[in-house]
Amino acid sequence: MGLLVDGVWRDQWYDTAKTGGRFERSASAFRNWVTADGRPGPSGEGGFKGEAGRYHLTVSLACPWAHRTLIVRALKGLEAAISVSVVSPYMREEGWVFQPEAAGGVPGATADDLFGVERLYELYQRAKPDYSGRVTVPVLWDRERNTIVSNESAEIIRMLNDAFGGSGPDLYPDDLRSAIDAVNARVYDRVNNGVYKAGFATKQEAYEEAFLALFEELDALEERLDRQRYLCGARLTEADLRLFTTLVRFDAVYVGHFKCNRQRIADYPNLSNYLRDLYALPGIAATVNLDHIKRHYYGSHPTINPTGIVPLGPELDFTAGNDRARRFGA
Ligand SMILES: N[C@@H](CCC(=O)N[C@@H](CS)C(=O)NCC(=O)O)C(=O)O
Repeated sequence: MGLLVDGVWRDQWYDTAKTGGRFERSASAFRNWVTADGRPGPSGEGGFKGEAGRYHLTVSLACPWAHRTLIVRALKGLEAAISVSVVSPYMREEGWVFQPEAAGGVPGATADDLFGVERLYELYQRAKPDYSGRVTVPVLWDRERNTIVSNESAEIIRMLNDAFGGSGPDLYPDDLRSAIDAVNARVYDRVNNGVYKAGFATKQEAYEEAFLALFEELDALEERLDRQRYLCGARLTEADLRLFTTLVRFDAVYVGHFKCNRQRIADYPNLSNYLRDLYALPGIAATVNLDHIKRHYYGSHPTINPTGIVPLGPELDFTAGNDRARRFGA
């Protein structure tokens, strides 16, 4: 784990000393937008038109942020339009690296399809030789301009929803935008990032603060999902997919590795049924790789799990059926 400083890789763990033991996620650096006609989006520059075959996603199957982009790509039927490379689940001294199965890597990991580089930071160096900052997944790359369009998953999923003429549901419809934004803000801070704040805390107080907010929010979500099928009503939206990627990892890694152990998702009737409902959406199950997920967390954070031992359990069956359509209608 590390970062680039003026284009040079430095192996360095998160520094929580300056923030009272609290983990603070840095803002993503590449913020251009692919749009249907190539006009600029809400930030960055224009010139990135949505075209099949032009863009490439680099993801980790372990990463909940990258996972969002794979899900939206699948739901919008964009598999043929946007290619994908998958990094090794282990993120260690060199950060994310490419190690396909044929080269001794974990099944499901691929080579870099763009240039055959071995480390993700090499893509960042190609995009910006003097880049300083974290080297994160997902990365949306433009083959035409040879650069990173965006490394912010919340924005990449909006691009995939809007700019490529994909099929499938509109995941950010006009009439639900304020409801979606409100849910996203709470879920991001207290759940998606909340588990990281609990897990990466280096002071008891910081951990407890994150833990309490996380379970307060999960309790509220449990109640909300007692009244409606999806977070913003009867329609599936991006808010659901953003929550899904944390829920699907929760019992396998966040309960143990990140000490989010007041209860499991399996102990919440509505959240667990909802999780299985989303898992059953066409194309979603294929984006979930618990092997990469467990290897990544347990095998990449030596300050939390110095032995790197990956637990064998728990047994999870996301295909066990759910009551959501029966209760709320299809
Ligand atoms: N805000 C970013 C966050 C992405 C992110 O932090 N990804 C993690 C993997 S789960 C990563 O690559 N971390 C490497 C690092 O922080 O050095 C997004 O949503 O795209």
